[in-house]
Amino acid sequence: MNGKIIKAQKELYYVESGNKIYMAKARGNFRKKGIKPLVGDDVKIDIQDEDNAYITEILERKNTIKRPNISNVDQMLVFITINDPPLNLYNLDKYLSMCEYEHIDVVIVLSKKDLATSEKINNLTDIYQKIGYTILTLDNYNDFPEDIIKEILQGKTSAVSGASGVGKSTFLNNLVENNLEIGEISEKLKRGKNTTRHTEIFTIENDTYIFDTPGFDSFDFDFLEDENNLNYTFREMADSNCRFNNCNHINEPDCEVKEKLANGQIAKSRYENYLMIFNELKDRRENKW
Ligand SMILES: Nc1nc2c(ncn2[C@@H]2O[C@H](COP(=O)(O)OP(=O)(O)OP(=O)(O)O)[C@@H](O)[C@H]2O)c(=O)[nH]1
Ligand SMILES: [Zn+2]
Repeated sequence: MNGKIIKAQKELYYVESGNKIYMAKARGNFRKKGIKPLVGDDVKIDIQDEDNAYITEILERKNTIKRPNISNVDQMLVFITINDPPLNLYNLDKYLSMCEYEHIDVVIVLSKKDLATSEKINNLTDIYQKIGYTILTLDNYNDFPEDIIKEILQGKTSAVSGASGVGKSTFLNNLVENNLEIGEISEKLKRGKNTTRHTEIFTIENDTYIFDTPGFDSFDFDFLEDENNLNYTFREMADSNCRFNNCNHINEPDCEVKEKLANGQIAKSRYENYLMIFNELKDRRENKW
């Protein structure tokens, strides 16, 4: 039988399979290779009885994230606010770059819209929609667009990320406790909830999952080692017609990115953050820290 690990407690894994949950231990030969099952893993299990099973195989992972250590994230909901906490576009652009690199779809969630002027919201929305990102604007208390959220989550495994205080937990509570009808399975898990923090996935409906633990609040950029690959992770620069096809868009002649920057087609903030990350990566590579 195939299943998905939806919760881990030490060496015990909760595996959802065919609308049931099994408590499973690892027994496959992946253990000899030092591979540990992760929440999010799709696995093969050997069912022992109504409640118990063994994990015999971990199916190939689409990706893994380190903090928290989870796998198979299709989509990241990247939370930001304009005020409280103040917007940090550098962090946002870094997240976005990382998600491009890991092939994780992104939805930018602009939360606490009640605390921002519509002018600021529109300016921001403009920059990111223009380069193809979906931005969802919400107020967790007074404007929680359930149907749109459900549509965004449909059929995918999502995770949330963003700085402390941007409203991630409130959002997840809204989803899991009040609004969306959640499956029986999540209900069953909730009853067993204790105070220790462990990563869990909630089943919203068939094939629709969301991790309850925020991903990488403060990650470093150890996944991208060569600054010369950064240009591929900024959407508006990725397919440029520069004179050199490995153009980094910094000092090269006949650079389309710099032309677009000059005539306002590429946002100044995006380009500046690109440069900052580029220099950081270069520094790191040259000084090997
Ligand atoms: N005005 C307003 N306040 C909100 C909104 N969403 C959350 N808050 C408040 O903002 C504070 C932080 O919200 P959390 O949901 O705990 O934020 P978080 O991102 O989970 O923070 P960490 O757990 O530190 O990562 C709380 O006091 C919430 O009540 C919103 O849409 N509008
Ligand atoms: Zn260029």
